[in-house]
Amino acid sequence: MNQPLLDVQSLSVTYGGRGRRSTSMHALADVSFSVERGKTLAVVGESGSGKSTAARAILRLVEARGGRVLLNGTDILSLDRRELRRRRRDMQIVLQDPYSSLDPSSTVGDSVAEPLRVHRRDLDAAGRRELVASAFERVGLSTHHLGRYPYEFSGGQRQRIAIARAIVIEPELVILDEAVSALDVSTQSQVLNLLRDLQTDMGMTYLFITHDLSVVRNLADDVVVLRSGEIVERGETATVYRDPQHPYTRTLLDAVPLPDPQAQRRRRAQRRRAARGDAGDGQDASPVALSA
Ligand SMILES: Nc1ncnc2c1ncn2[C@@H]1O[C@H](COP(=O)(O)OP(=O)(O)OP(=O)(O)O)[C@@H](O)[C@H]1O
Repeated sequence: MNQPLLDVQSLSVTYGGRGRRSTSMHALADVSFSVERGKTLAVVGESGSGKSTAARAILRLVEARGGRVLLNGTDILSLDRRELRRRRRDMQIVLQDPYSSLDPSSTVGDSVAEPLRVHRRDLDAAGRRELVASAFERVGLSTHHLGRYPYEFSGGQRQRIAIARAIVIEPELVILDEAVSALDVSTQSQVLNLLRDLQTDMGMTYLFITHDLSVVRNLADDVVVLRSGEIVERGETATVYRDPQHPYTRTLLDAVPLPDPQAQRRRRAQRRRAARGDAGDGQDASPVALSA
């Protein structure tokens, strides 16, 4: 088997607990998962389940209490500051709110050029301009807009700009932390299509963090389900959708609204039959349509 690009082993993170009176909180407990190059792993769970903590620990934005984070075989958690700065280039993150990554007082062209200024010191201004323009085109935006400011764009366009900023240095791994959660359904599907195209064209590897199982159905190869900092279920996306094993996963799936109430009823009946181990008449063996 190929070595995974990202291999997270027994990752644990505890918040607090330093002072004599403060209590500690285990945000992640012994969490392990891996992603192969060019694939997408979805990490799903409700708010507070530890998804963002996992992302922050992988990027070393919070300190892990234990575990290993192997990127291409190198343990990110054991790197010294200098090595870490160098390896940060290989891991980029796109957040739910692009305002957090786009400086409102900088033009979007300057914001997208920022990672190049930090990590590609070999480039001159013309070289940077060329790569920024190409990243802009890749995400479907006109290069005429490079001199504009974030407030001049819609939410979907801002998210495209944040994606351009993440991919401009061609990282090995892109972490998408609720990256489409703030968008309306049709913009969401456009951005998901864009992510899929970028993966096909550039061989991108994604760690896709979301509370909403419906958005990863057609994008993720595999899913891990986090609850209170622990993995309760994992598997190929289609299998988890068709036949979730853990009651928590079933609850998450049932929370995904279906446009058609009849389909919603059929889905509940299907889950009840699956829970009883009843294969039914075979008509329900196919995955239910969870996304619009
Ligand atoms: N800096 C922090 N200090 C203390 N506790 C924290 C901190 N950050 C997160 N937590 C706690 O850790 C747990 C996991 O939080 P985390 O943000 O990772 O969850 P999440 O699944 O990403 O949820 P959300 O989508 O709402 O951000 C929660 O109980 C949260 O309150």
